[in-house]
Amino acid sequence: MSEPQARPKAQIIAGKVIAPQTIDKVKAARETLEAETGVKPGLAVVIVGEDPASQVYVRNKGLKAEECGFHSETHRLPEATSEAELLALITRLNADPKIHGILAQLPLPKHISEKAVIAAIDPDKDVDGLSPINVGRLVSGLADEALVSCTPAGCLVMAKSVTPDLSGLNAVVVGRSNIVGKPVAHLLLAENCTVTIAHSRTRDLPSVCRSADILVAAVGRAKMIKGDWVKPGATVIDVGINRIPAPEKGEGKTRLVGDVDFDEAAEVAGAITPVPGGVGLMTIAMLMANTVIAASRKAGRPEIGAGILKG
Ligand SMILES: NC(=O)C1=CN([C@@H]2O[C@H](COP(=O)(O)OP(=O)(O)OC[C@H]3O[C@@H](n4cnc5c(N)ncnc54)[C@H](OP(=O)(O)O)[C@@H]3O)[C@@H](O)[C@H]2O)C=CC1
Ligand SMILES: Nc1nc(=O)c2c([nH]1)NC[C@@H]1CN(c3ccc(C(=O)N[C@@H](CCC(=O)O)C(=O)O)cc3)C=[N+]21
Ligand SMILES: [Mg+2]
Repeated sequence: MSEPQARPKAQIIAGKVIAPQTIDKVKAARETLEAETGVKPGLAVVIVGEDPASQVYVRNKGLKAEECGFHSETHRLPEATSEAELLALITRLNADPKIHGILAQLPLPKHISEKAVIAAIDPDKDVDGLSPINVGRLVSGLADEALVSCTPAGCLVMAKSVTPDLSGLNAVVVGRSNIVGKPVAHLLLAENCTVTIAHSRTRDLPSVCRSADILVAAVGRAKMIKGDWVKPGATVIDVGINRIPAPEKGEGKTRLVGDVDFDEAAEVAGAITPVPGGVGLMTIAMLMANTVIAASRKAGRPEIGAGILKG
């Protein structure tokens, strides 16, 4: 017999369990929308270049869209694509009535301005929630019109699965990117958390993290957040996706880890998301949700999509 595994104290917030619940609601909303309006949600994912991680994510998004019964298009463009060519594709997709959601996979090649591409996407098709209009809607509380960035929205679903009422809790977000850190901080603020945004210039990050009832890590540094940075009983949401060498799996092999030292943090936290199997799975589910939401609004039946995010 093998040694009994020490079981972590924290509850594991499993993307494998929560994401399918969202996907089931997406499928039901898609059926209602199609039955009542004849509209089939359509998602277009655009990828430029050959980055292998991006290729995997984009393939997964396309497969999930098909599983949800959407019209799904993946536009794979060569690395040498010019900004003007990419903008022309976005303009076509903006005008295409089959398409309700457009996602330009980031990062884009250096010679293309991400800001220009994101700003070119019709805000009502911007299922990534990154366009200036959607960021403005998020910040000013226009939830009924906004499309909210998928990873942050997924983080909130995961945190609320443990603590449905986040009101008054101290939330610390480590990272201030436009795609994760800033929008997740705004979502937490909208839930009445007291929010701190930490970043590379933050002094004494461990003690800032220790003040958090809800700790969101979106840094991009493998296992940076240690067990003794975590307040006992806190909810830890680990957004990081970092590939590190895994010689134990064989020469040249790698594995995924988060920004949190999971083994340490799981001894202290009340609840924690794993990597893989955590926020990443929720991100894809929220992308599908945003696509039905966008299609429902376009069809004049916003309540069909809105139901996905309510209980
Ligand atoms: N699971 C999912 O669905 C997704 C996962 N990710 C993953 O999440 C992670 C973050 O992504 P993203 O937000 O795009 O990353 P960015 O690189 O855009 O931002 C990283 C942030 O972390 C901060 N930071 C860097 N080093 C430190 C440090 N030593 N101490 C404190 N803060 C630091 C930076 O601060 P400063 O601003 O001062 O430079 C910056 O604000 C990555 O691992 C990425 O792969 C991203 C998107 C989706
Ligand atoms: N415009 C844009 N929107 C994004 O939302 C976006 C992006 N660009 N660029 C890259 C990041 C990263 N991202 C992930 C999505 C899913 C997983 C995911 O499914 N992860 C699984 C499996 C990971 C694996 O095995 O490789 C897991 O964590 O279990 C991870 C990361 C979305 N991003
Ligand atoms: Mg980035």
